[in-house]
Amino acid sequence: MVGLPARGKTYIAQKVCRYLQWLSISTRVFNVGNYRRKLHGAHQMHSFFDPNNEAGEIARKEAAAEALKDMLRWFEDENGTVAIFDATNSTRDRRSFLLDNCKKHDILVMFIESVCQDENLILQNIMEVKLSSPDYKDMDPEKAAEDFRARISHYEDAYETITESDYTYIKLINVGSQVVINMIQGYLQSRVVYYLMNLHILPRSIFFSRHGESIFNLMGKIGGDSDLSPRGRKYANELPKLIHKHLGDQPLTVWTSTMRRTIQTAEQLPYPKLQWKALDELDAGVCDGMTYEEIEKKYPEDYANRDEDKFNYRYRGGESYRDVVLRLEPVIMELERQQNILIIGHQAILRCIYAYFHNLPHDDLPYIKVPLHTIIKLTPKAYECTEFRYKVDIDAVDTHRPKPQTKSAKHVVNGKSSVSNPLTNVSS
Ligand SMILES: O=P(O)(O)OC[C@H]1O[C@@](CO)(OP(=O)(O)O)[C@@H](O)[C@@H]1O
Repeated sequence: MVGLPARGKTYIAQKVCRYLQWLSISTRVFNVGNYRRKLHGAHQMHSFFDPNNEAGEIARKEAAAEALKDMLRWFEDENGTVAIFDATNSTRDRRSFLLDNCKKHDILVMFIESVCQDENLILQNIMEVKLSSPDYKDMDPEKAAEDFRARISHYEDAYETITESDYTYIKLINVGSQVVINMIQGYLQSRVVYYLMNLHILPRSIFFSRHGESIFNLMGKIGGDSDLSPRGRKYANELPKLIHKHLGDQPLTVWTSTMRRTIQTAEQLPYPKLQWKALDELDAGVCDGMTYEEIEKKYPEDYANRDEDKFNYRYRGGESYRDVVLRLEPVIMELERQQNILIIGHQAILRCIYAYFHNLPHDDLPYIKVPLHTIIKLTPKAYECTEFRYKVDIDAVDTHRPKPQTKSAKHVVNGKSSVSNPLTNVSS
């Protein structure tokens, strides 16, 4: 990362990290600020960042060197693929130090610079993020803001925007309203560039709903392309009122799959609609149209394998959750570009998209609770997503199958053995 303080570098770093991890690319952020706090204490006032303060300069370089050492170790020992070095790296000197060290270890470097001239945005960032940082814990907010501005101005004194013509870089100016790219090479770098070009920070919400209960849901059958059950149709009729209640008169676009049950659920909604083939339910291959009991009887080995590693298990002639994540990548990219969206989807599909927004691990992803007849509203914030769930008072079957009990998941609470469910806290 490159840029003055309060330009959203950490926000960008974490978004890119989440996106790549979701795509199964091992990625980690190395935040030099954390190393500085660990080595030199949390409460450094602005004079520490003055380029004329020699001791401060040495201490900051030390923190960067320590973070770099850890980063190189991570590449080496843990087989890391993408490290995001989150610091200001705002001088040519610091950038060439990084580049030289990475080159020695055959690591390709892409600089991501965030330039922001919008004073209001910078101020908003200072108020929302910086004042709650450990640097300013227990400090009067006005004094803290003043100190932070002084810190920025020290950096401004030494700041050199990236112009090194032989470096690979992307420069995002005013949150992507202008983008400059230089020497981008290869698939991964272009994916990241494309992703960064699609980011925006306008307020918006993403609504998820599964289709109304289907005839197959009622029969306990998976897959297929059945119609809604009478209760499912009732849910579809209620949906316009409910969405309006939680969205008001704001614009909205509705995305469905190409399957009958999601299209029927969206029918009454008075918004523009788009059908995505990529949103079709996980393909259960030879098991399509069967109940879980039938699968267990006919394909006991497959059934056990799926329980063993549900994220990676691929149905014969069908898909795995891992496959689904990959086919949903364009949906995520488009979601990043859009404002209010309602996705009427399927159990497996919504789990994958939900996991992206909440940064949930792949092992937990296939067990996320996305019940029928429930609207989930996600509102992305700087470093998290807030979530509300609205359960609609129309009965439906429960299609969630809990994670099979394993020895390691068992623990003892108050002397009684219980099973930990890592997902109960995401289904409040
Ligand atoms: O991965 P699991 O937990 O089996 O959940 C996915 C299943 O959910 C179902 C319902 O059981 O989704 P849907 O309601 O959209 O039809 C199946 O079609 C699909 O195979």
